[in-house]
Amino acid sequence: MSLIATDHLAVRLGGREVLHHIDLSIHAGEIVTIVGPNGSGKSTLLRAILGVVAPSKGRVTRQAGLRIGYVPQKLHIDPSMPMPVTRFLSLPERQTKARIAEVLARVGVPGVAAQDMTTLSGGQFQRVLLARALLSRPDILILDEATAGLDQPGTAAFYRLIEDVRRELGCAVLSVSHDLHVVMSASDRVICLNGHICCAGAPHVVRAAPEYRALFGHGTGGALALYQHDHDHDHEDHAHAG
Ligand SMILES: Nc1ncnc2c1ncn2[C@@H]1O[C@H](COP(=O)(O)OP(=O)(O)OP(=O)(O)O)[C@@H](O)[C@H]1O
Repeated sequence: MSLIATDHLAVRLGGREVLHHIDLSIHAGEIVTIVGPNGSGKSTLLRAILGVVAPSKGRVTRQAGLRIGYVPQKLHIDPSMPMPVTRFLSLPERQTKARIAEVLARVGVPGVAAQDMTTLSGGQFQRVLLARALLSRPDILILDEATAGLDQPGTAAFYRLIEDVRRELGCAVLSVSHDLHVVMSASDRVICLNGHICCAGAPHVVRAAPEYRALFGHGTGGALALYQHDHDHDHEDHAHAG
């Protein structure tokens, strides 16, 4: 039984069909990552799965009582309004101090409870968003480019944390990522999207698929080469690969 499934899902936005024929299912405990070029419909697919946009065709099925923890790419906090981390984590549902302390410690930022949201670093901010998503003890974590804006070590550390959390909670993880290197090492399954599902499967299968290569293998400054050797240095090229 899958946690979430889409059946012939299509979505129209602004008079255009931005997603069509999407059949996918996410099972308990697996890490699935959606990759695709800019404008390929990744965020729209997550929003359809979350129920924020309605399908124009097909449907999305969620397991009854499914608890979803959502980590957005960005969240605008009005800088003129005081918003301590503790209060942020108590919205919309009030949380005890102990529970807040526990979850902040879990995501590696135990000292920020009293700090204002607007004073957090990019990495701390994303960890607080993750903490909020974890408060509901989710069956599935859904992350939309949650590491955008983080540097390479920050991104790697964030995904290590996601893997630890997955192991502890046993939750599934569905994410959109532009960091192909991380995707390839950390996912059980990769879905390559371009309005429709071009190819999907285990990372090494997708990596070798002609559809994936057509999207990422040429003219992307050698993004593919990133996976074909071990390296301990950063590549600037991967930033253009999504
Ligand atoms: N509210 C909207 N109205 C009209 N068109 C939209 C709307 N939201 C998104 N689109 C269009 O739908 C397509 C898919 O957008 P989406 O944001 O899902 O892509 P994406 O793969 O997440 O892109 P990126 O990698 O740049 O974040 C794009 O062509 C976008 O312009």
